[in-house]
Parts: sequence; structure tokens; C-alpha cells
Amino acid sequence: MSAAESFAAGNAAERLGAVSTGNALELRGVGKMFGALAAIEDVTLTVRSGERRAVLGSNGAGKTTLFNCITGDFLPTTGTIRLFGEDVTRFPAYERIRRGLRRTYQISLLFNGLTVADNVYLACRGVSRGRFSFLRPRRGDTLVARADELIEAVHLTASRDTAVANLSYGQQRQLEIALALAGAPRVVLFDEPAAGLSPTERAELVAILNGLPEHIGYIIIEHDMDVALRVAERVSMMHNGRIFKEGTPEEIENDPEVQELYLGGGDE
Ligand SMILES: Nc1ncnc2c1ncn2[C@@H]1O[C@H](COP(=O)(O)OP(=O)(O)OP(=O)(O)O)[C@@H](O)[C@H]1O
Repeated sequence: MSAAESFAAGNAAERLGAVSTGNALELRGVGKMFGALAAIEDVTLTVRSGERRAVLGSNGAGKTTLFNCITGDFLPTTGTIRLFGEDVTRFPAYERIRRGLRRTYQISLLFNGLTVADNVYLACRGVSRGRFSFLRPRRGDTLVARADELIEAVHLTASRDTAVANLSYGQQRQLEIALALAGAPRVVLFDEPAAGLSPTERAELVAILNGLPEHIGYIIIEHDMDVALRVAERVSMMHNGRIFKEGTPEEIENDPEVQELYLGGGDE
């Protein structure tokens, strides 16, 4: 069974039909210039609420720039971005976070000297109302319980009290996913979560992503096509700053143009 078929076997369309209410993201004609260089150009993209989308493309295709425009790390040069129906094109990043948008980064943002539990607790605290309180976490604290749920969701319960510095690289990446899930995310942007993982760790990542609560949609940038096609319901292909093709994992996997660009040395 191909990667695409195995995802389809999980009945993606049925799941999406049950959880989707409107659009999580709508990008219209989004472009970003760096001087004379168009990092992305005329990107139009709609991601339904609860949908799981992969964005694939060769190095320099514009994937990270696209993420940065969606999160508010970059202001787009042209176009509009709507988040759950609201025009957020000029909103700062924290306003988008308040509306349920989260992201992970390619670089690690973990506290190495703290345990898994402390890292996740702090992330939950950071997006909660009482975030400026100096009280220590106590047993029965709802945020501690929430942190433990997130730790379980990323398969790290056995390492709950381990310091980050003593985790394997793959476990650190799993922990980053837990941090992105703190608060009440409705759409999460995963920036190459499989980068640097072993085959076993990749399989674990696929299981974690496919096991996330149904109402949480995501967009995943991934170089590993096998991972991307197992965790996405739709795939958008980028090349030279533009989206040139969209389809189901099966359609993308069997597309001759994609095969030519992706498998036939399409990197610039
Ligand atoms: N801050 C920046 N200043 C100038 N140019 C940039 C900046 N960020 C990205 N670029 C350029 O924009 C283009 C798109 O880069 P981007 O990082 O978005 O691609 P990518 O698809 O994420 O690549 P990769 O897979 O290598 O991470 C590249 O030509 C890159 O050099």
C-alpha cells in the first residue's frame, strides 16, 4: 500500500466532513518581496477548518516565507490573509495566536535545563490568563493536568520528568509539538517536523500527528514526501514562490510533473 493509500484508508474525507466548519485560512494573492527577490508570489490558498494540509517544494520554493506571512512574522507585500474568516493581514503575531494559530520552528526553542513536564507547563501557562502569577504549579492545578494530556499526546509520558538535555533528538522534536499545542490551537503550522529524524522516529511522528484531536487542523511543511503524504488530506506543491499544483496525496504522488520536479532533480 502506498503512503497516500494508507492515509486514505483512515477515511480522511469522512473525518474532515465531520469536523470542518468553514475555512481556517484563506490567502488571496499573497506575495512577499525581499528587495528585488519575490520569495512568494500570488499565493492563493484555502485550508478548511480541521483540515490537514501538506506544503511541499524544493529548497528555496518559499514554504517558510509562506508560514512567516501566515503567522505574522513577516508582513506580506501584496494580498490578504484571513484566519477563521477574519482579515488578519496586518495583525501582529500575538493577535493571531489569540485566535488559535500556532507554529513550530526549524530551530529548537526548548528550555534545556528543565524537564519535559516543566517545559509543557510553562507553555500552557504562557497562553493562559494567569500567566504573570509567580505561584508554583501544584497538584490538581488544571494547567498541570492539561500539560500531562499534551505530554501523552506526543508519546512522552515515560519521559515526563526527564530534563530536555537528556532527551533524544527525536523526543525533543516531539516535545516541540506539545508546546505548539498549548492553549487552544485550532490550526498549527509544523515547519519540517521530520527533519533529522530516524526512520523509527518518523513513524512515531506520523502516529502522533494522525492521533491529534480532530478539531485541530494543520499545515505541514515537509521535505520527506513519505511522511507528508501519510499525515495530510490535501497537498499543495510550491515551486519558485508559487503554488503550482494541489490535490489529494494520491493525485500528487502519481502526478508526472511533481515526479519530474521532486524526483528528477528539481532543486534550484
Ligand atoms: N529574510 C530573508 N531575506 C532575504 N531573502 C530571503 C529571506 N527569507 C527567505 N529569503 C529567500 O526567499 C526564497 C524563499 O525562501 P524560503 O526559506 O521561504 O524557502 P523554503 O521553501 O522554506 O526553503 P527550505 O526548504 O530550504 O527551507 C529563497 O530564495 C530565500 O533565499
